[in-house]
Amino acid sequence: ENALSMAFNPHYGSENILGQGIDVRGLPKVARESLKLVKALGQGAFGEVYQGLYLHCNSPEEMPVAVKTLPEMSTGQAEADFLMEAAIMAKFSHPNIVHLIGVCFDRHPRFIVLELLAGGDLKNFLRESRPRPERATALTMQDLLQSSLDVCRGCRYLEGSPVHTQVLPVQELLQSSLDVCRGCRYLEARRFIHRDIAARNCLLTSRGPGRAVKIADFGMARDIYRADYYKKGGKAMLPIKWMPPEAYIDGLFTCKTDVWSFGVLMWEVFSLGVMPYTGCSNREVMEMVSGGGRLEKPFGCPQEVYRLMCECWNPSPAARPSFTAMQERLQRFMQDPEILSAPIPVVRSLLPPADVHV
Ligand SMILES: C[C@@H](Oc1cc(-c2cccc(S(C)(=O)=O)c2)cnc1N)c1cc(F)ccc1N1NC=CN1
Repeated sequence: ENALSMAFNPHYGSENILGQGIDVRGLPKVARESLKLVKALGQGAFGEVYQGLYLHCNSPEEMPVAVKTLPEMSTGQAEADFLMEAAIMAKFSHPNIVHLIGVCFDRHPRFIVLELLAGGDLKNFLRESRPRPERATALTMQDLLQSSLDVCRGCRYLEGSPVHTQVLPVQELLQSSLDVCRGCRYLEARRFIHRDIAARNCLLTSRGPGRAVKIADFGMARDIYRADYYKKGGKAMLPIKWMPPEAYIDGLFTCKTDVWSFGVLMWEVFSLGVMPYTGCSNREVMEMVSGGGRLEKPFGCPQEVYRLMCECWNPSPAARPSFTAMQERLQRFMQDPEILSAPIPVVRSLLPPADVHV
């Protein structure tokens, strides 16, 4: 990123400064007339999300895409949020992070065009893949480990990617090479914190065996940058069940915040999409977790896998494993016959959600 193009933004909190004055000109453009909206996929944070087709100028066939729309009557704030989310996604390039194809901001309604991940979101996939009495689950322990590994790889990339630089005002940087060296001292590459790693924010390329999982929603990181999640109603809007105590008590967010959330995502995966702390309110979860309470081992989850989740929930952030370390352990689990052969149990209380028509 051309550091000079990013003005320092003396924004509250330091982890997610992307530098104000995000240069929209830098975002890839999609010609509106080459987009066709096919069907609604559901309600996003702003407006409807559609499945669509994008006829790219230099390719014969149409590309399936997901299109996030911003309603015409949106406030300037919503517009800025929408833009910021696109700017965040545009910075990343990784097989386990959703790809931003481009934006249509020439007029209303505004569009963000993303690659279409035809398997839908991870939470629904897990719930709909639960074993039925007449059909053992199509999922194997390897599938659950692979899904966890995919998200872990995406998180490791985010953890390692410097997404913001603090820059000195231009005149200082241009003053002299010496000053530039001094300025460089301020070019501090920090790490990107997602803040909302959860199965609902991950999508699958397909439902079949070759599926891959990608992190596909950056709404929380965007809100923190815009600092409007406070305005949006504090704790009520926060994913408390995925957050460590130091985050919801002290507002302390580091990469180890995402490690805690990743542990909860693994719990979601190995419990096949159960809501964590079922039946508990956010307030009860905060009290229980701060007091040392933790999610129990999902039925049928191998002990070693549960141990890894628990390490993510260490009360001391520094003691939690890094995504690099977790990737290596998950890869080893995938080579362990003992773990791979563990069956995915049919848990009667876990039968597919009633709304899934057989
Ligand atoms: C913005 C939206 O992005 C997408 C949704 C689906 C997608 C979502 C659901 C179902 C299908 S499908 C199986 O009908 O193709 C595809 C596929 N690809 C996307 N890039 C999204 C990203 C997430 F990280 C989580 C949920 C959603 N949404 N938004 C509205 C519904 N889900």
